Amino acid sequence: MTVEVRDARVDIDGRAALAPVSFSVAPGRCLGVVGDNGAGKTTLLRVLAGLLVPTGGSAHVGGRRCDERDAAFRRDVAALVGPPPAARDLTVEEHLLLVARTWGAGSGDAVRLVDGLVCELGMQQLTDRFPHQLSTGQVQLLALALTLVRPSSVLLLDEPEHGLDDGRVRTVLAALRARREAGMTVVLATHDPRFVDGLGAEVLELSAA
Ligand SMILES: Nc1ncnc2c1ncn2[C@@H]1O[C@H](COP(=O)(O)OP(=O)(O)OP(=O)(O)O)[C@@H](O)[C@H]1O
Repeated sequence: MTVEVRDARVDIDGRAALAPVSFSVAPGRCLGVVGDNGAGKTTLLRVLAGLLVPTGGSAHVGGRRCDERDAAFRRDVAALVGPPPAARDLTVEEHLLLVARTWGAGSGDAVRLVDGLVCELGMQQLTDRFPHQLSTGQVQLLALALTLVRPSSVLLLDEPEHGLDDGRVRTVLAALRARREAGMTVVLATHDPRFVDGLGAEVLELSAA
């Protein structure tokens, strides 16, 4: 599914949070959004996730305007932008099963899907823990797993590297590469060149306006 942005810009309180930007990302391709703190990376991802309406220009996924209120848009786009939703009294495994079931997997399929993802991300030791029992990097793994456990055609990831050690970065990169090679469209904002190089991403460099 193609991500298409034309002259999108965001002004907040009269100041440019995102200077006008245009690009297109085809299925199976990855775009790495880079730039200094405050350059507008998160703002751009919030526009793509349909959480923020651009002040000018447009953003579409598969020809559909980015709008999180649109159920069809939500079905296509899995976004990790901001803190992951977490319920105090659900374990890591219960979170993942809940999301898998919510997006239509039957109970047996959901268990298989979650088991597979837990192995892929090396989270076997975390399944019985509650959110408050996780370290920063472990919370990030949960956030990534919650994004990957549901079906989607487009992945939006804001700083996927947050809190991850070198080994985990390699593990997550392999998981994302597999999805890109399977035809998913990936847009990520990152300060870590390994995510750009490791995914063969085209680069979009933003500068603070
Ligand atoms: N809710 C808001 N109110 C006012 N200004 C905002 C708001 N959100 C973002 N901004 C401003 O918009 C600009 C872009 O912020 P953004 O979070 O997109 O940057 P970023 O490139 O993601 O930075 P970082 O690398 O630090 O995560 C910054 O100048 C920021 O101060």
